[in-house]
Amino acid sequence: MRKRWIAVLRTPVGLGAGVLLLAVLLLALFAPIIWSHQASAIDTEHLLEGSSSAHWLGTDNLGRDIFYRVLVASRTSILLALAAISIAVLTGLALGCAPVLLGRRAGRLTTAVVNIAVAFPGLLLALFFAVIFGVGAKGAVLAIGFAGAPSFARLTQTLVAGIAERDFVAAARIAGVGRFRILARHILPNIAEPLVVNATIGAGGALLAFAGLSFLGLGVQPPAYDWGRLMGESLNSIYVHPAAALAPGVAVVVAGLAFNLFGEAVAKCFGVPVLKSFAPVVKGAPERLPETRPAAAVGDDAVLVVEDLHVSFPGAAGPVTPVRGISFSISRGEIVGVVGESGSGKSLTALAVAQLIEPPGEVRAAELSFLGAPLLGRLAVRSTAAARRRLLGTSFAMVFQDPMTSFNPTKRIGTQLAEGAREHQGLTRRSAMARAVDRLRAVRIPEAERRARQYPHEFSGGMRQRAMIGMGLMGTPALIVADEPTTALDVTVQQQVLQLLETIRVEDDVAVLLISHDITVVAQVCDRVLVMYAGRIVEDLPAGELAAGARHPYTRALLDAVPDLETPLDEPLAVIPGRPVDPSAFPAGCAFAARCEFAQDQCLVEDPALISHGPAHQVACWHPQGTAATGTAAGAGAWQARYLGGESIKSIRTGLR
Ligand SMILES: Nc1ncnc2c1ncn2[C@@H]1O[C@H](COP(=O)(O)OP(=O)(O)OP(=O)(O)O)[C@@H](O)[C@H]1O
Repeated sequence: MRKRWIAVLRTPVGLGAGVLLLAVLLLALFAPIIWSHQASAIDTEHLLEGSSSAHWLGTDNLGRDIFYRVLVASRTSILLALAAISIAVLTGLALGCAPVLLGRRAGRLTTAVVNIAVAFPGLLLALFFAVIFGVGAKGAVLAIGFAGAPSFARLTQTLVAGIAERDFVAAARIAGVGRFRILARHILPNIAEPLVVNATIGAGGALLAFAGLSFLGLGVQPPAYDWGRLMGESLNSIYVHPAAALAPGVAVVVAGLAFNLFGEAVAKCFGVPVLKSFAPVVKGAPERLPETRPAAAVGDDAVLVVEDLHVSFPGAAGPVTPVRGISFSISRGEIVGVVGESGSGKSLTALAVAQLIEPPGEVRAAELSFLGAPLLGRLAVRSTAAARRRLLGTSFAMVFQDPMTSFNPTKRIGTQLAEGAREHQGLTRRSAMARAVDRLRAVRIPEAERRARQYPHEFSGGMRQRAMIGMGLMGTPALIVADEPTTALDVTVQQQVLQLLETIRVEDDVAVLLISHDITVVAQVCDRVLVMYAGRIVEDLPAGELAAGARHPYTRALLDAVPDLETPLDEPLAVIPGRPVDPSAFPAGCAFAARCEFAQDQCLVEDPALISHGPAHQVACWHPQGTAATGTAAGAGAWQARYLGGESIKSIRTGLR
């Protein structure tokens, strides 16, 4: 942080504006103390005089020295501008954070109000409020403050939306941390910097606006005076006595520039974001019939039961449904892998299970229950909602893909681990911290006590990922959902994280839902594999059967596309031809048909259901491979041979991710 401030002062603009701003603030502080007597001394013998050695900028209609009055007016002008900008920032902050605090409907209403208010020119709003709050300094401060609030509200909304999507906020929500606490501890510290910088820039604008209102007679009233008031008083004699009117104007410009330029220089060096419009909504797609399948074998030890899960988002041409009716269950101590190309709906499935799909996204399911408790549906009783939060906070853990964004960068690792335990287990700060250290030890973080006091950036990627798993172990988790937990890690660290998950599963009988685009990772550590394509499960089989027993052409294509040490280096790598389907335009029939070698007419018109093809093995395909009718699994290797000679060959990484 210190380094960045030094960097600001190293730039010519930053240094110049910094010095200027300091001078303006010192002037505001000391000028009334030193020169108020000279500024208010009436001299009837020298009324409305021009510049002279005694009065550098001349005198006003009571013979008072204009130069001293301009100096003394600095305090009122700057204090009132700072008061106005404070009101603007605080009101904007309250409005901008409303969507996080008030929930969907009230949040939308606030956003609509802010959007309408932003559309009005600031000056018009200021004049409107000035009339409402009345003539005088207080009214003008309120008017300028409220007129500036919409743009700060919009800025806050944008910043909050950016932070609220980060993994560490999701982690806090999964840990059951309340909305106010998430806002205070995780969101506000991360948006404070851009807000302060923008407030500094805004102070320049407020100064100008205040001078304008005082000039019009709506701001500071006599005998008090600020720069705007001095300009107004000198206006009548501007042709005979221009310095008296210009001097307060120049003061406004110089002080405004000092705030603006300094804010800009800081913004540039700190990389503070500028206002962006919200991302456009994805194109819509027609709603499709839900896929049905026999419910997964649900035993008494089922930790998670998902039945006919849909996730949809509003689109321009109707709702888009990237997850279309998937069903599965996970038992205690079971590791279930989910594989599929990018966009197949793996992450959305995990997010839906973790209750992290935000409106306007919508989650529907015939059943979505965790440890027997339903996760969907409105809860009328407050205590039931709290119980659900507590259940998720203590028994559910999520590990995200990017260990860099999984933790709040402004908080120590130990504090972040302890947060959920204090909230749900009622632990004191000290015992929550002791448990955090113990959990860090459990996930093999060396020198756990010292490490708990460190910030996320002081951890390596692998350590952060293990600490994230440690956070899940603060309670007594029954399920860990790991969304591509090793994608951002190198192979050695990847192995350590997978081993850790396996150890936790064995020792604590924890179920794991492991999402990965890497079918080899899944085959290595999972008991069962769900293969997803275009928002559906197309094959559900024991991991041990993957290599020889996979029947869906898509699963086989994924397997064939994995290079091994025997893959000829002088030949192009195998890829799955074509592209994954756009969720806004799922075709009729089997979604994989266009890329499938075995597709026939029926595949193009009828969508196959996921049906049993042996014990614990289900396939959604009209022509599953490895049966008598379609040839053996080895026959699918011919498919690879065919495409190895194909034209549009891409790397396996781009094909699968
Ligand atoms: N908030 C959203 N609004 C609209 N569409 C979305 C949203 N989030 C995801 N999608 C779409 O849903 C589809 C599935 O996304 P998802 O993130 O689940 O894919 P994935 O299989 O996890 O892929 P990856 O491996 O790249 O993470 C994608 O086409 C994606 O564009």
